[in-house]
Amino acid sequence: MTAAKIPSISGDTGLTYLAEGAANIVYRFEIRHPTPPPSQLEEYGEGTPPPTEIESDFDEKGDGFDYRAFTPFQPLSLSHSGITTDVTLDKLLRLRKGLSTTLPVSVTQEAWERVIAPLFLPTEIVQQSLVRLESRVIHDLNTKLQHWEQDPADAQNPRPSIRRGIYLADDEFGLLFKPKWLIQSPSAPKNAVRCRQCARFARANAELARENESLKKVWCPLELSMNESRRLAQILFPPEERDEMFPRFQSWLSSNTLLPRLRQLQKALDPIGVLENDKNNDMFRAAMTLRDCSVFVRFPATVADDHLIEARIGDLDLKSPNKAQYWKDIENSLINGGWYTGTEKAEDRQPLTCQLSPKGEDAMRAFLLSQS
Ligand SMILES: O=P(O)(O)O[C@@H]1[C@@H](OP(=O)(O)O)[C@H](OP(=O)(O)O)[C@H](O)[C@H](OP(=O)(O)O)[C@H]1OP(=O)(O)O
Ligand SMILES: Nc1ncnc2c1ncn2[C@@H]1O[C@H](COP(=O)(O)OP(=O)(O)OP(=O)(O)O)[C@@H](O)[C@H]1O
Repeated sequence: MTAAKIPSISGDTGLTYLAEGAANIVYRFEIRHPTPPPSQLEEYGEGTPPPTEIESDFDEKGDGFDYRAFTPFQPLSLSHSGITTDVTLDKLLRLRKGLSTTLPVSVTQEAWERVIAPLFLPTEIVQQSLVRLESRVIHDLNTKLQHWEQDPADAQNPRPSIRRGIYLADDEFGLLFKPKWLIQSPSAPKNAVRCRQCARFARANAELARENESLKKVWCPLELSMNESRRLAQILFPPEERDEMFPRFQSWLSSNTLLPRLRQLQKALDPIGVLENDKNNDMFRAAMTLRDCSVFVRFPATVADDHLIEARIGDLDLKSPNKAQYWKDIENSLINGGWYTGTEKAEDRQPLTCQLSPKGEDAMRAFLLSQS
């Protein structure tokens, strides 16, 4: 997109913190009529830094504007509030954090358009484009974040969880989850009894157990390939919604084409694995992006309209090459710590609940764990 076509957001545009992940903070435009509350969030994931500073991607031409990716799934029914801006307000604003593992948005947007978007139909992914921000927008938002950190009681919104968000208008139900690694890591041991994500869960839970903290609820991404949604659904839906939403989610899962496409791409784009692959290979980094993307599912108000369910993939910024060492370190620790093979140290032992785990062995493990 040329600079002339990039819409701009002026300094007096009202922006409200909605949610954040490890690399980005998402804002919505302020509107007159209240929208549903933002994500009910439990805690940051281990890789998510606090909302300290947003990076300023100053335009080299020095025209006083920042260039920003401008996302979204259009999850909110926004009515126009007369804000001074020339962007459509049924969008969200996604700003990157100032981390060595994030790239300038002009770079990620170019990579998104060149590498990621051509892999999907336009209706399969959250559309995003650049906007220009007056430079004081970032300054003002960083000041607000600093105040929030200093005085959390001032916070209007709870802190984010990246697993589930209520982000739809009242009459619809929205779901957000990360499908993670839908097939086994190519560099996992051949005798693995856990997939990459289950190995990651097991390692994380062993650490939490050592610190006497509550464990993460686990589910296996390979279950999605088998159209088995129960464990994931239990995490995603609160108890009062389960009776209605389980069958609807299951039905969507059995018929959707998005996850099979994601799985196929994860496989095709990285047949080698993180230990050997070249960090400068765009396809490899696209595979890593697709192993950490989010899926948004928008359910209509009633089951009768479920043929209108909309599902899109978002968070598709091409990963930075600076993450390559992290990927190798994690993979080596999963291999060497016995997390893939279920041979972790006895004191760290975790249940074997992966689709790759031998049936029956989990019950034996549970028994042994209860005796230890
Ligand atoms: O390594 P993983 O699989 O744990 O994934 C990381 C995510 O952890 P998760 O297991 O989804 O909670 C992690 O998410 P959280 O910090 O846990 O919210 C990030 O998404 C991280 O990517 P980046 O640093 O933002 O580029 C993710 O890193 P990569 O996808 O680059 O590996
Ligand atoms: N299109 C959207 N509609 C609704 N909510 C959204 C949308 N995009 C992002 N969010 C919310 O903002 C949060 C952070 O966004 P995003 O996943 O893009 O950040 P990230 O830093 O790239 O994440 P990660 O931790 O996976 O790297 C999401 O978990 C979700 O709650």
